[in-house]
Amino acid sequence: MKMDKHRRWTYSITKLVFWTTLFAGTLLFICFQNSPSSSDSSPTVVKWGSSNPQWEKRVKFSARPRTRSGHFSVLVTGAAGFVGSHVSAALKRRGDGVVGLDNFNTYYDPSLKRARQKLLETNGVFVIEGDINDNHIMKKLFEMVAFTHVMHLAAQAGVRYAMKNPGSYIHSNIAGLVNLFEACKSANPQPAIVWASSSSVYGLNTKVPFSEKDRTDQPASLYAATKKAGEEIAHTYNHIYGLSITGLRFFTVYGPWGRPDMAYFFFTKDILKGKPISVFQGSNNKSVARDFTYIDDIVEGCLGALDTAEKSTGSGGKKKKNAQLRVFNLGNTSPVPVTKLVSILEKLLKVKAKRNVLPLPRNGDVMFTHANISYAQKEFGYKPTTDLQTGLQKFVNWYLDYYSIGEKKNSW
Ligand SMILES: O=C(O)[C@H]1O[C@H](OP(=O)(O)OP(=O)(O)OC[C@H]2O[C@@H](n3ccc(=O)[nH]c3=O)[C@H](O)[C@@H]2O)[C@H](O)[C@@H](O)[C@@H]1O
Repeated sequence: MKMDKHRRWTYSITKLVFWTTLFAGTLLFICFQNSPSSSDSSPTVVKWGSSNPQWEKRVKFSARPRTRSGHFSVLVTGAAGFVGSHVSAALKRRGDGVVGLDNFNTYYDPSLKRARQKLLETNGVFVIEGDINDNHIMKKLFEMVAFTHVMHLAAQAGVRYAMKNPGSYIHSNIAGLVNLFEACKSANPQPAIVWASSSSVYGLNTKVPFSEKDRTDQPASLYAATKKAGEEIAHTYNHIYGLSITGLRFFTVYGPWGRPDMAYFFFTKDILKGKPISVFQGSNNKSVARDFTYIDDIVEGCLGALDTAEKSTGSGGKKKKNAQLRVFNLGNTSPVPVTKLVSILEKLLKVKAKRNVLPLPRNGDVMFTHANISYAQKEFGYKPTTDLQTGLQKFVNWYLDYYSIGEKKNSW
């Protein structure tokens, strides 16, 4: 009898040990499977200092608006970029809280991005080095700050570069955009989003001036196709999750602190160096023209879009009612031939350009762009005021100052 009891007791203990070991083993296996691999824990996680209280303090301080009522708290992606840095500075000036995010990639000279970052930081805008594709940082930012708005300007820009590096367009303009929308959809409260689309979505459209109602299903470059895809993805996130989303179709933005990959910028550089420039031309000697738009006008448009953006309507991954979904042209309404752009630069730089006139290559460029801006005008009073001559004068002043004197300019 005693022996029997002992055997039963030993059996129960063995059973307990067996099941406990099995349970612990399974638990360990699951944990191991789900833990981030060394390649997942990207260097950006370390860079933005997730475990650093000083870093969190800086983010929260930068996000704080001057007053709680009437001011926004805005996350600006691509804040060290051309448009991003100008918009961030303008928001800060008027009292909004701004946190910048930028991956500082090497598509063009990152030292220019660092100079913009430095200038922003002296103006009270903290720009974090991080990628919109990094889930950790996106989640962390929305956990730390109840952003009212996101100004999404991080993207792979440039029309012609898409033939060299198509993957970077998919990575930033499609995957990155989706990641950003995912973070916004899960945020509580959900922010309203304003983001940069492009005039290039009009592609081969010939009806002028380009209106938001015109067809945009004939993109001429992969860049344009990713921006158009972005507009469709925006529709989906608005429809399912109630995100308030406004897309802005920028028309060839130029000005001080601009992008060195754009024609007006590298034409200036090459003309000053006495190097030849390629000026593209259509068939039958037809000039190629762009609706060049000055940066300050674009900034006004961005602020107008943010100010009229309605709140998102979702929470917990569900929408409560329909949310706002808009697309606006932000252009200058007066296209200028590229040949004229070169003549203006020659006059301002007091140097004759060595022009190589070449047929427009089949690399995604379109013959002309021309914005109809009546919708933006009606909704938020958008009215560009800077003509190309005046805007280029400001650009050239900045360029000579920034590159010749060797010291970085301390104002916008
Ligand atoms: O409007 C837009 O949405 C787009 O504007 C610009 O694209 P693009 O108009 O092609 O601007 P540039 O690359 O500066 O070219 C301006 C003009 O100069 C011409 N060009 C460019 C390069 C060159 O060597 N020669 C030349 O004649 C182009 O054909 C074009 O007509 C930006 O680069 C895009 O990121 C932006 O999305």
